Amino acid sequence: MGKYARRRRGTMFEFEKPTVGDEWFYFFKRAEVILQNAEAQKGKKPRNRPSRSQYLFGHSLFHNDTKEGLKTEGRFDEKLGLASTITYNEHPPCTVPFSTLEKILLDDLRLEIAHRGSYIILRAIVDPNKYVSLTIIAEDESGDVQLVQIYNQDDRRSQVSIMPEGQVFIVKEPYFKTTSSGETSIRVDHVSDIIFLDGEDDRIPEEWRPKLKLLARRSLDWKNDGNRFYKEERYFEAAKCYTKGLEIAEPCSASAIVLLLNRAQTYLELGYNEEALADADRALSYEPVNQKALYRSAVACYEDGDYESAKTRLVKLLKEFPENKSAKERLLRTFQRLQEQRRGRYEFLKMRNEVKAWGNKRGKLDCAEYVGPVRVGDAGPKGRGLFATRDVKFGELLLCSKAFHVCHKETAGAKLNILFNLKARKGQAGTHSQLVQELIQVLYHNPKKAKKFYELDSGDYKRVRGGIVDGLPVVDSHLVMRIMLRNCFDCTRLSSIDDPLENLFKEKTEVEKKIAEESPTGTAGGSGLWIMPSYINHSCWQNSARAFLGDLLIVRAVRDIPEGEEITLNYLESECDVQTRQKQCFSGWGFNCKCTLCEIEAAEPQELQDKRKELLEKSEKFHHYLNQSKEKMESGVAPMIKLIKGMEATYTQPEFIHPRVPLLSPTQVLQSFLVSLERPPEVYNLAKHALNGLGFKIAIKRGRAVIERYGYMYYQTLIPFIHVITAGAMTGDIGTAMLWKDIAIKVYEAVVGERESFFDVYGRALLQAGVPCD
Ligand SMILES: C[S@@+](CC[C@H](N)C(=O)[O-])C[C@H]1O[C@@H](n2cnc3c(N)ncnc32)[C@H](O)[C@@H]1O
Repeated sequence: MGKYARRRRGTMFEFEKPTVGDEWFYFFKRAEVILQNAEAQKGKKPRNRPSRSQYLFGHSLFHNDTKEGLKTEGRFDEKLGLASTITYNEHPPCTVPFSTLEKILLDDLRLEIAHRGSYIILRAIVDPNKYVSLTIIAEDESGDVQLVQIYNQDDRRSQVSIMPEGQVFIVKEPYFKTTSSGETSIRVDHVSDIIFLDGEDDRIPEEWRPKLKLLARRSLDWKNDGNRFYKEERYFEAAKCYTKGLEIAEPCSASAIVLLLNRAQTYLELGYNEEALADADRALSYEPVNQKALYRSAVACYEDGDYESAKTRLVKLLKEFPENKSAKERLLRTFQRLQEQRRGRYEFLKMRNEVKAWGNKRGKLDCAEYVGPVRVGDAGPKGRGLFATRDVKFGELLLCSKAFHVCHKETAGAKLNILFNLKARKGQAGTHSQLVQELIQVLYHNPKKAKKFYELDSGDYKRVRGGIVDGLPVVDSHLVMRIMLRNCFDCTRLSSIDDPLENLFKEKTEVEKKIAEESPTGTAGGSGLWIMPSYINHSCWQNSARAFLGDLLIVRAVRDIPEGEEITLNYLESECDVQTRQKQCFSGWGFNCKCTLCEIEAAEPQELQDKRKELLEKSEKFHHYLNQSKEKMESGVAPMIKLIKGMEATYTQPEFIHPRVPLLSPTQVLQSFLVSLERPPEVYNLAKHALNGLGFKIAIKRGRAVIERYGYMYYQTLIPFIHVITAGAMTGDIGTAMLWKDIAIKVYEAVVGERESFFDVYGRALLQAGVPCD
């Protein structure tokens, strides 16, 4: 695979130079050439449009045998394995009502433009194919046919239920384009640009209307159908039936109330909490003390994190219906959530076990969000940032944020994909395109919640005025993508796995092997979006650390932070040199980092930086060689020490001004060799030395180990602490080991987010070394 820059806050890669056999490079290159050539066709009619039978033949080939692996955007490619989504030109959604648009036909379409002021009405002539987009062949009223690619629909729905053969639909301001495989298509990116018409809609052309009139249906029939779908867990269909019933039910009638209540429950199942609340509240406006309506409205508030409103509604409900068990139980949970929200106290171990029990299912922790001593404020040229509202101590909880939305790669059905922006020539490997697709649905169905999302940074993207048009929220998919790219976090379900030392030597799973082979970065990660943490700006020498626990993102201080100081996180791989970091900051987020570490390193003489880099590369190669046998390891210790000393000599400033971050990896390698060779005194000294090198000053005072000066702290910093403890115990100095254990737990809590799992994670290693674990 070619040379790709990788970052910590996103499995991002850049499209640079290829190496031999770099299939992805040539795949993107081909698409780039096609799309660049297509731009020359802008405003023109396509030269050859395939005939109806050619379209149908192509569609059926793809339909019947996906393994043929057509190389087109969003389709499965057998050779490359992971599917790809390619973005090229960004066209904003339609923001005007349907009534102001004029009808056009397929023959009126011109390439590479969105047809502003127009709409097209089409009918599907096949069932859809689905990879990244839902793909169909559709005809217009004159009988012309065209490929249509529909993106960002709710993936929980079956494709055929969205667009069965015969479905009539309108595309507002259709965007007609050349695909990256050279065909032409109407590409519908924005969910608000498509209107699905049902049989009775008078916008359906006369000749497409059903010949037989359906028997008149009563609202009761729709309710019964809805209930049947609900039982079968076909919630989309159920909601549609209840909606139909409501259209004909007498307002305020008993049947309207039942339909509203049933639809509210269905929306709760789908996670459309705002719509559920609206329905339950409408039922309450008809019948103010309806038990089910009160309960469902409380659940909708609870699920949306509005625990105060949930409490008010549940209290009201219990006043009227004191025996309602579910309401009592929900009220107790609501009190717990309110405590979490106010105090930031969580049962972390229980939550961690819950996450482990999710297996490969999707999960969501039942807990509240905590915003600690921080506020969003003006960070000058960085835009907005997060600031401490009071003095904060090392390890203190700053945020415990619930995901706005997250796609874990551990979940069955997670879509690991390559999301590639050909204009920017960079991409992400992981669940990012799934995240965008699901975010779009969340925003579409929860417009109030969406406000917080839209306040996030979207770089230089030109936003259009959205709002509600034709009764539905306008969702600009490109804006969602931009916000996602700027603000998302690469994530796992747990920041620390049990027994990491044991797991270190575990074979890769089949999926991991496949990803390593098929992704341009060799990895593909989960990704998610958290609102408050998105306001934290970058610093290569951060003062906070973030950790993941299920759908929570926990941020703690990794040193004492005075009131008013900006909270920072490191978006990058910590060990990179200043040039690499600068390049990654700029290409990923469009800024030049001016943190103290960058300033110090940028001012260093180039020959010192080059020397350090050269020695570092040497030590990496040497490591692989030494790993081959115990003998090689033994003979390699002295040269490895020499290499590390050589790197140390390239630093001119004291450690607390210029921490030796890149030295931590080779030092840890050396430590692990010394552990294997059973030379604990050297491990002990080396680990302490590594901590000094990161700028830490640790003293034993009045029988306690105290951090007198905080050094550079991130997840890897934990390892030397563990080595000091285990090596100390192995040399018989249990007392010192115990003192360091206390401090290691604090460090663990700061970087992993909680302390409760420390013994699950390091217990075995500590016990083996003879450290008592209580
Ligand atoms: C995740 S957002 C952080 C919040 C953002 N500052 C805001 O106003 O919403 C990332 C964006 O913040 C800005 N940013 C973050 N760290 C920065 C830094 N160290 N220097 C300059 N800009 C920074 C960049 O514009 C970057 O694309």
